Amino acid sequence: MLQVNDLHKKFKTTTAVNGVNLYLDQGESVGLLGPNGAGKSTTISMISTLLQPTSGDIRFKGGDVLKKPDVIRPVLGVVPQEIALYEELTAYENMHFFGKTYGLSGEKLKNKIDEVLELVGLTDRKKERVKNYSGGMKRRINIAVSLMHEPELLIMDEPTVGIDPQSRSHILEMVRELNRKKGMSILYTSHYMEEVERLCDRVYIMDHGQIIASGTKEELKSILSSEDTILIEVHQKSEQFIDQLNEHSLVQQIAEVDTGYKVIVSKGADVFADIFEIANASQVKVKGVHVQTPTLEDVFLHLTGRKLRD
Ligand SMILES: Nc1ncnc2c1ncn2[C@@H]1O[C@H](COP(=O)(O)OP(=O)(O)OP(=O)(O)O)[C@@H](O)[C@H]1O
Repeated sequence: MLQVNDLHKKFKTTTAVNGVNLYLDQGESVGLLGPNGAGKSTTISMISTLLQPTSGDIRFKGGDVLKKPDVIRPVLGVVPQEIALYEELTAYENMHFFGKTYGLSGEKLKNKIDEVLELVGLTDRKKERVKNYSGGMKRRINIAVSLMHEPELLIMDEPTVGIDPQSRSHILEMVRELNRKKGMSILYTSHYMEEVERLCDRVYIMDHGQIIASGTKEELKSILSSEDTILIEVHQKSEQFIDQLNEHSLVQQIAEVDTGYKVIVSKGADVFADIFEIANASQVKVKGVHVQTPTLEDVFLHLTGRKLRD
């Protein structure tokens, strides 16, 4: 359905996208995962025909998107990171306005508004002005607007950033339903690995303008098949503890997490006794040590030595 080949975008001194290749088949839900500044928004702006690439090729169903943007525009829905709504209008009025710009009118427009409002769970709040909505509700209406013309491909740019957990969960559920029940193809960018794990069949991991890994979640996690991830929970953190752990020959990566540290070690490495010994020496009280199933976050840590949200 979508094929992106060797895509580049240079802004004066910054190379935001540096040779991206990716594809998306009909009906797939694909994640584009990477930290802030990785180049995700720039990539999807080019796919959405909002930004001209420096070089590269984008095909949609075989058609040349860069030469003929209309091969993708009518069937594309884009949910931008920034809310793009009229604050003074009600949700219903916003949807009416955007529906009209998509060429809908009369009964068809009314029915579509009702259907989409139901989908985003805001039917009973449709008469309120958007300026009185919570951040999460605004985002839901922002998504609703992008669904008015029944797009075949929906591109979402970090749709859950900065919203309350309930709205977030609602949005994730909705995206899943659009994909699984309605067969909509979805390209979902996020720096929350747990969202991508939950929603996407396949994942591209992006960093510094490049795709550094791609595959199904299982394939990506198998990158770590020769490693274990250990969570060390501590009462208080200590630089000395990290420094000494870092020097341990079997420790490959360390990242700080809320409750302590995440450490990647060679598979089956017997480091437990050493962890407690180093903790003792650095006067760190250990609450617990757990071996964990690897997550996509761990894959990212392994590949880059950094956490996704650094
Ligand atoms: N219009 C622009 N002019 C100059 N530099 C830009 C422009 N847009 C993006 N960049 C730079 O390109 C790089 C990639 O940015 P981009 O927004 O694509 O990343 P991202 O992965 O989407 O991150 P975020 O989650 O923060 O949006 C960054 O270094 C950014 O500062």
